[in-house]
Amino acid sequence: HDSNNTQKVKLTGEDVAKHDNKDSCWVIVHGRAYDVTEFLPEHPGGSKIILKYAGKDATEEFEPIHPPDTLDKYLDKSKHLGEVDMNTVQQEEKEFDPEEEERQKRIESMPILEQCYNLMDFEAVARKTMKKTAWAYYSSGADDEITMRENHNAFHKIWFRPRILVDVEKVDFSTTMLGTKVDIPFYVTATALGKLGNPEGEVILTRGAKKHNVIQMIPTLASCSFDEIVDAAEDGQVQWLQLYVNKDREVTRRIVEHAEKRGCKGLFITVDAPQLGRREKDMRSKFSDVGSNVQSSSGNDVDRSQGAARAISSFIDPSLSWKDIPWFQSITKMPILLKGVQCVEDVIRAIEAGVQGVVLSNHGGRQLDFARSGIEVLAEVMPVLRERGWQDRIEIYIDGGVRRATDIIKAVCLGAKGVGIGRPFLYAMSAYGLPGVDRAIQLLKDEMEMNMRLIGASKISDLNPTLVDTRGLSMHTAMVPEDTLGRNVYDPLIGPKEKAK
Ligand SMILES: Cc1cc2c(cc1C)[n+](S(=O)(=O)[O-])c1c(=O)[nH]c(=O)nc-1n2C[C@H](O)[C@H](O)[C@H](O)COP(=O)(O)O
Repeated sequence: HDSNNTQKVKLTGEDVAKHDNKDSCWVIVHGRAYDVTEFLPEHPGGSKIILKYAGKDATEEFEPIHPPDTLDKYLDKSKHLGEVDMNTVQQEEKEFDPEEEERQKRIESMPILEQCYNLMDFEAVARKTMKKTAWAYYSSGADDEITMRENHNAFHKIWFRPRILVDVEKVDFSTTMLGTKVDIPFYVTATALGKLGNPEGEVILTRGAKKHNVIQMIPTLASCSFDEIVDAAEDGQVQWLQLYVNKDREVTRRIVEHAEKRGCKGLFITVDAPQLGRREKDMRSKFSDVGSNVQSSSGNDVDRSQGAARAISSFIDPSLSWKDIPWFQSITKMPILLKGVQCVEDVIRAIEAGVQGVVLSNHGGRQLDFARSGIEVLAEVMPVLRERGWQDRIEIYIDGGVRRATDIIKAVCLGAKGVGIGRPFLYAMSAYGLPGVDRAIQLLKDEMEMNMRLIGASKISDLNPTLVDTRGLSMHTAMVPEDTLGRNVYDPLIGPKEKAK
C-alpha cells in the first residue's frame, strides 16, 4: 500500500497461503483477503470451519451463510488486506463427489415447472434436487419432528360445513394485514439462509411477493443483506421485519431503527427461540461436510452443536422477557407483533402489553417438539377473546404446515387475519427460482378462488367459525404421522430430455 493506503500491488494466492494456521489465518472472500486470526475465537460458527479454509478461497462456504456486508460490518478495517489476484490462487481440486454427480442427474431429469400442481410438488422436487445441506436445513424439525408433522396434520382434523346457494359468481379474497391491502390472506414468512437453496437468496421471494401483492417478512438471519432485500422491493411494496433480539441491545436498536427508516411496516419479535431447537437432519448433514474433518483433527472437542442454525444464532438473547416490551415500544413506531406465541394466556398478556398482534406458531416445528400446531392454538384462543370482547384488539396470525388454500380458509374461519407460509416457497425457489415462487403463489390463488366458491363464501368477511367443524382438532394421534405427502405426490415424471427420445 502507498502512503494514502491505496493498494499498489494485488496480493497473490501464495501470499495468502502462507497464513494457513490458527496463529496467522488469512482467508479470501469475494476476491479480497482478510486477516481473521484474532476473530477465530469469536466466530459464532466456531474456529474450525474458518481454519478449514485458512490460506485459501472461502467464498463458496461463506456465501450462503453470511450477508455480503458481514465483513464490512464486523471485521475491523485493519484486517481487510486488499484485493487478491485470483489468477494466482490455486483453486481447490474438486474431489469427485458421487452424491453431487447423482444430484446433477436428478436435476437434468426433474419435472418441468408446469408439472407442479400444488405446494407439495415443490417439496417433492426440491427433496431430489437440492444440495443435501440445504434440504437438511430447510426440511428439518426439532427432535423427532412430531410437531413439524402435526402442523400439517392438524389441518386434516378440521372439516368444512359448506353453505349452498350463495351467489359466488364474484369471489374476492383480498384482505388487509396491519393496514396493508393484500391479494390473499397469507404472507411469505421469515426463513433463514435463503442462499443455501438458491444463490440469489431472499431477493427471489421479494420479487415473487411483489408480483402477487403479498407481504414478505424479512428474516434477521437472511443470506442477503437487509438492504439488498429492501432494495429488491418495488415502490409501494410492503415488507415486515422478523427480529431475533440480540444480547447487545444497541445492535438490536440499530437494526430496528434502520428497518423503520427503510419503510418496514411491521416488527415481528421472535419469542419462541431463546435457544434454537435441535434439528438433527441439519446436524447430520453438517457433520458430513464439516464435522468429519473437524472430528478427525480435533478429537472430542468437536463442535457438538447442530449445523448451520446454531452457528448463526449464538447472539440471540435468552433473557428476553415481557419487561422488554416497553423498550421496543419506545424505539419504534412500527406495529409490534410477537411471533411464536403458543397459548391463550400469552395472547392475553400480549394484548395487555399493548402489542399490535401475535403469530401463533411453533417455528415450523423447529423448536419445542410436542408444541401444539398454530391452528390448534388459534381454536383455543379465539373463543376466549370473543368471550371478553377482545377479538378485534389485536391481529392474530398463525403459521406452520400451511400447504393448501383450504388451510388458509380454515385459519381465517377460526379468526386469523392471515397465515405465514415458509418451506413451500423455499422449495419452489430452490427448485425453480422466481418462476417457481410465482407459480406456487398463483396455485394458492387458484385454489383459494375455487375453495371459497365451494364453501359458499364470496369474500373474506363471509368466512366464520360456523363453516368449520373442529371437534377432532385436539385429538393427537400417538403415533408419528407418516408425512408421505411430500414423498409420493408427484410421479417420477419424465423430464424434458427423455420426452425428446
Ligand atoms: C423452514 C424454516 C423456518 C424458519 C427458519 C428457517 C427455516 C429453513 N428460521 S430459523 O433458521 O431460525 O429456524 C427462522 C428464523 O430465522 N426466524 C424466525 O422467526 N422463524 C424461522 N423459521 C420459522 C418460520 O418463520 C415459520 O414459523 C415456519 O417456517 C412456518 O412453517 P412452514 O415452514 O411449515 O410453513
